[in-house]
Amino acid sequence: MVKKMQASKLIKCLRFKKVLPAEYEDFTVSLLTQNTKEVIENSIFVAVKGAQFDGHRFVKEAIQAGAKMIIAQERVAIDGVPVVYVENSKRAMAILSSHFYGNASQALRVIGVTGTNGKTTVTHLIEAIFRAQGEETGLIGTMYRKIGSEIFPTKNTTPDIITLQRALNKMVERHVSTVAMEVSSIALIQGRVWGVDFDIAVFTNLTRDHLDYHKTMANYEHAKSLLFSQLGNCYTGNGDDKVAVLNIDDPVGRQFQQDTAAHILTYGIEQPAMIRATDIKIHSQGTDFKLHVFDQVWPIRVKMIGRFNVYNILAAFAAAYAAGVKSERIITALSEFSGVKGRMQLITSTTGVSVVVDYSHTPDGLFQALKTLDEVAQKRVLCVIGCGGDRDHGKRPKMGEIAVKYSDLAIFTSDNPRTEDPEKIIAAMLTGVPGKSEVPVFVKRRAAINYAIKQAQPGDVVLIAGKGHEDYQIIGKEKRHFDDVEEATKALKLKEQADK
Ligand SMILES: CC(=O)N[C@H]1[C@@H](OP(=O)(O)OP(=O)(O)OC[C@H]2O[C@@H](n3ccc(=O)[nH]c3=O)[C@H](O)[C@@H]2O)O[C@H](CO)[C@@H](O)[C@@H]1O[C@H](C)C(=O)N[C@@H](C)C(=O)N[C@H](CCC(=O)O)C(=O)O
Ligand SMILES: Nc1ncnc2c1ncn2[C@@H]1O[C@H](COP(=O)(O)OP(=O)(O)OP(=O)(O)O)[C@@H](O)[C@H]1O
Ligand SMILES: N[C@H](CCC[C@H](N)C(=O)O)C(=O)O
Ligand SMILES: [Mg+2]
Repeated sequence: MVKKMQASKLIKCLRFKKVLPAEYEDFTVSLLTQNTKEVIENSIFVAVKGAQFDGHRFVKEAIQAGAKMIIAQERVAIDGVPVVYVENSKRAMAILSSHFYGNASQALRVIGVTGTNGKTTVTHLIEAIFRAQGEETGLIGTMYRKIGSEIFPTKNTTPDIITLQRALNKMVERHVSTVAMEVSSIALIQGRVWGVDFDIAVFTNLTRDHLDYHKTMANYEHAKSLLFSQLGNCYTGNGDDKVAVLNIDDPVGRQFQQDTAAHILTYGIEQPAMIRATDIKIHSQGTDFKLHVFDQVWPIRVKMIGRFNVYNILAAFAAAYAAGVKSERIITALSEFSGVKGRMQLITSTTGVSVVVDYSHTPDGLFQALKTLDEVAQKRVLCVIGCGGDRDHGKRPKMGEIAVKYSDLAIFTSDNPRTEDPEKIIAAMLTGVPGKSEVPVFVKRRAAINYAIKQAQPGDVVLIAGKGHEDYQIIGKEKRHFDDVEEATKALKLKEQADK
């Protein structure tokens, strides 16, 4: 619950500010928002400079809608409503919303997960472990926000500061004790998690993505490092100090050991990590391996396939271990976990052809998915792949190359073209492919899926990559219903009928 608070009392948390006019009529704050569309009577509107719009230009609109106070970092020409001038309105928003929503993160065990790939998977694994301990859990990530089993839609993987603080506040209200949260590099650099008191921070891996935004891998790595450098810097000695969980097979994970003052729990397969997997055996129904936790060893069988998923399991194990859950209990929960929607999701059929829908939309994700399927497929691996528009252009030739190199037949198509010309995106993918004229191309994703499934023979696996759980396709500015699982199921049914 949000406590009723007087505006004058709330803004006390901002240390360096100038309020103009200094004298104003106080009021009980009904809402704190950065979006004019949300403003109600007695709101405080925070003017934020965004990539597309400048909130300072919407101040008059906010006042008309009922805002009684404005927080701004630049001069705004208005009368009658006090303006609180600050150095940076996003930072002010983080400080204000943390106070307004009761510093909710301090009452929760917040586990943040960052890295290029595996965040959604690891957060779901962590959620499953804590639920199995009988705890009420919260989850914040790409697919949705969740409180217990209740699902809320989301726009971003890591929400904006106010949405996030509101969500954490609601979680406290609903008696959540542990929150598993994806923390994107873009959110870290934009300060969306300022004020969130993480208890455990997990690093999965760093490979190419989002260079449209970060421009260089060094900037991208720096953004990720913030989760670890911002992790608490004092030691209570009560067994609840902050912990950084790091994949030390990745050189970036090794680097992050220098960036944090927190306790460190390492995991990996190749390096002598504290939590380690050996003797990995991948089969069509799952993966077996030996789990080493310091000097103890357990054989473990999970239902998820792939060496990359062993990393995800190790990351989730380490996070729960850091929180004090007993190893045996974590292992039981992990063994029962059946996977995340749209991540290596298997669709079988009586034709002998299997389809796997996977959210691999980065070069490394695609490589991992194809390598895994190559190990379990009885015969060929076919791959339907496209690349997203208005996203990192440099991924395109690399993903084209990987698709052709590591599958028996790659079919190029569209992902979410957004405002770009889908044919140009495919042409960019083809520049990474030697002998590109041999690659079948279908601009329409449905046609590509149908073609792949028609071409497939018993024993073959068709990987439909890139869109995973998404139930839409964004073409131009329009979001149309499109679901890879639905499309594959229909195409498999047609194949079954044709076989009769
Ligand atoms: C490029 C980018 O990151 N944009 C994010 C950013 O928006 P922005 O800076 O463009 O904001 P803006 O639209 O210019 O608006 C500026 C201000 O004016 C206000 N405004 C605007 C219009 C109006 O009529 N009234 C009004 O008050 C807005 O509320 C805002 O406060 O801040 C918004 C609020 O935090 C985000 O929702 C938005 O994410 C957009 C939708 C997006 O697509 N972001 C992607 C790139 C992203 O963040 N991805 C990551 C990683 C995904 C992953 O790897 O899983 C993520 O965490 O989602
Ligand atoms: N540990 C991993 N290493 C490499 N690839 C992975 C790993 N885990 C998952 N993947 C691949 O990346 C895809 C996306 O996985 P997941 O959704 O868990 O990652 P994410 O980090 O949340 O991605 P996003 O940034 O898009 O939200 C999977 O479908 C799989 O192909
Ligand atoms: N979080 C990622 C998801 C990409 C998914 C893919 N289907 C695409 O649209 O490019 C992004 O927004 O860049
Ligand atoms: Mg995700």
